[in-house]
Amino acid sequence: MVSVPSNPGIKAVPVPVEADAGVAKATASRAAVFVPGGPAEIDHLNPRLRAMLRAARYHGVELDPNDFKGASVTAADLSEWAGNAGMWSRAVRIRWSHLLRFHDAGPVVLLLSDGGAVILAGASAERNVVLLKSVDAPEAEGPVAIDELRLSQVWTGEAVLLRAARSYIPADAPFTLKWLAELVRLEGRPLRDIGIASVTLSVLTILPPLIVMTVVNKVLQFNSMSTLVLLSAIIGVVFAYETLLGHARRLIINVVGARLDTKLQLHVFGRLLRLPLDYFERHPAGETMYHLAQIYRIREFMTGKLLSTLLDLITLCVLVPVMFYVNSTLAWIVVACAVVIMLIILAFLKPLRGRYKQVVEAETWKSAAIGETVVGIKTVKALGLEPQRKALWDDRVAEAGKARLAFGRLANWPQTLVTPIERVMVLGTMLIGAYLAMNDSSGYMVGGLFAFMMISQRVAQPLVGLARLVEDYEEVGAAIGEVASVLNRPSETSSNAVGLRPKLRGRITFSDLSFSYTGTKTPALDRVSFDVPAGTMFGIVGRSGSGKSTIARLLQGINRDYTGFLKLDGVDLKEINLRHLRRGLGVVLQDNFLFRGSIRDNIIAGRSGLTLSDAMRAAHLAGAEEFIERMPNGYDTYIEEGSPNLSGGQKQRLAIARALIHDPTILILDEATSALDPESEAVVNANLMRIASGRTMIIVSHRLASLTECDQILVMDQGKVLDVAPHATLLERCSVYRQLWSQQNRHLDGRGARPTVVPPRLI
Ligand SMILES: Nc1ncnc2c1ncn2[C@@H]1O[C@H](COP(=O)(O)OP(=O)(O)OP(=O)(O)O)[C@@H](O)[C@H]1O
Repeated sequence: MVSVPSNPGIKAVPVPVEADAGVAKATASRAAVFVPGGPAEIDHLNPRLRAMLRAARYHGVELDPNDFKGASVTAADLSEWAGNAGMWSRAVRIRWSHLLRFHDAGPVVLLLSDGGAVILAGASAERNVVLLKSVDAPEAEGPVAIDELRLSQVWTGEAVLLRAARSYIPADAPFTLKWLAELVRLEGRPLRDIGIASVTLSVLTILPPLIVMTVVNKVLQFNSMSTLVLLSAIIGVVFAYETLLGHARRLIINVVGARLDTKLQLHVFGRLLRLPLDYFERHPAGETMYHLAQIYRIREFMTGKLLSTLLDLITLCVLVPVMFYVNSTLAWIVVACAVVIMLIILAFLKPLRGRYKQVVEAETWKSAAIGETVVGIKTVKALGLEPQRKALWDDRVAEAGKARLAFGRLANWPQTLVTPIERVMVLGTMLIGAYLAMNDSSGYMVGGLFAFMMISQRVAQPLVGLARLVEDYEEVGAAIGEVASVLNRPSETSSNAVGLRPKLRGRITFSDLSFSYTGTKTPALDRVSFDVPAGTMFGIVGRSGSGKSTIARLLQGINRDYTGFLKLDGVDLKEINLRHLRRGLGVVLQDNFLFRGSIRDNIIAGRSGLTLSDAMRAAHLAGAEEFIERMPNGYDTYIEEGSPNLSGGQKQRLAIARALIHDPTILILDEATSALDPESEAVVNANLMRIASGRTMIIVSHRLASLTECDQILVMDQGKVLDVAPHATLLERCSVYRQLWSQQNRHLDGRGARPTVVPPRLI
């Protein structure tokens, strides 16, 4: 499509950051660059970023301005940005004469000396003009022809070339054998080298048998010393060459194997992360991990068996005709044996496939059992459930053992039947050859027999390997199926790649929203409507199962298949880019997972551009700094997975700091303080007003005391809205709320809580 990169004379040049001081000034603050954009917001972006966005869009790639990492907006930074999004891109410094060659090359971004940019949409060498489009021009507007003199007054000479990468593998394409074949095809050049080496090696392998044939037939029969010396020299050279070529071939196979492996692993993990939360809630971690671990079978097959058998096929193509040339009778015997082996293997394929399916099923259950036990080990220990878990494990191991045994028994049969035929292939042809030689009057048959023996050994292995490939493919087919059962589910990506990126201010509107979880009949939310003004504190209460957490889930875009409307600042949430949405949110749950690493790393959580002082600010806001500073290594204190060295309250405060560090517009606390001891809860509650300043807070809690400061409190019951009002009003007019309040504050008799005669209901 685009011939830009092959344009001769264009040299990629490193563009120093300092070289772009003017641009740096124009975009002195990164904040100015980082205005996330819906159509309106995009207009506020730096013009160079805007030019890149338009050029990338031409190639079908949507760049995310938030992913731009450059300190200033240089050509190198822009190129890196596009490169990170999977595009091919180069920062180049080019001359006018080269610009004229971009007549049909797709858009090129030219950097202007005032810090702006313009898009080169084409060129006309005859008229000596380039066709430029302003980044602000509407899509429909045509480009403007500019000559060299006018361009030189504004252009820095730098350009960013970009196109969709040739080796780009669609991230959302189904994980199938075809997809894998495409992955292998992208390694075209090393594969071609391996092919050439293999053909050469195969040709070389013909020489030793032919030389042996000559030695026996000519040298031994006629005592020709000079022929022997010549043949020895040829053999010496051939061996040396063969050794070197073999070394190179193995090296290239290794490199291709490692590259394929890396690509597979990166792709699989990327897809796993894009799966919706729903998937993880419905499938045990052990099952997912077992399925994904099967990727090693696919990798081994692709870089081992498949590759080497294909290469052997090349050898076969060269050696089989030679074998027929040396002795056609014996050659037919070898081919017939290979066909019988293939037939035996094919006959067993179907029953083996069935047994293998049972193995996979049993192994999946086994994995799920161990995964569940490890994840729930605290509960197992606390309730003394070890014997039960062990019994379950015993069952699963026995099932898997039984399935494997049945599979092994059946797989033993083709093996047993094939082995004697393999022997016939080598030894049988030798015996028949010897018989033929004895009856051969010319005397040339002896040398031919030696040669045939050498060749047939090289042919037998690949022939059997080829037959076995069908069998191996069955296993790999099953492995692909297992990996695909995880990866080929609808991912969140489609909503990630597209969508609006409005600047979030924090107004939330639910209107007539109903939602049911898959497989359930009663709606979790039933025609829910409420409005949360930006920058306010909004509490949600209700009995267990009334739909409080579902509201929080919908806000995070975890489930999007609801009816009615959920709007953020007037924009339908379904229209908003998912990654952008989640960047604007901070979420703290009742039980938060802290990763292995230092406290600082946990608070920053790998977000780029954040430093220790940001972590300290967030920790201060979350009321975590006092205990962090008391720790022996402060912010460098190491936390193990699951954070056993922290108390529940400390963990929770760290989780709040982690949610606060990127200064989210909306902070959701979903029962975040419910499991805390009163002292920790008091610390967090005391900070709540500070935390809330400048953002919308959604606090889901069953402890009403922590919601009294809220501007509005939503009372939910069986998925329906009962009431929305401030605490005092609800006490007056909402009986359910009053009940909950008095139930929780019975002990404060005389301090605002009136004991009630209505029996308390659990929340
Ligand atoms: N992942 C899910 N799959 C199916 N049903 C679910 C799922 N999560 C929640 N539900 C159901 O949806 C309804 C609302 O659940 P939700 O978790 O929103 O209630 P809640 O008010 O937050 O309860 P709690 O206070 O106990 O956390 C419940 O009936 C629950 O059984």
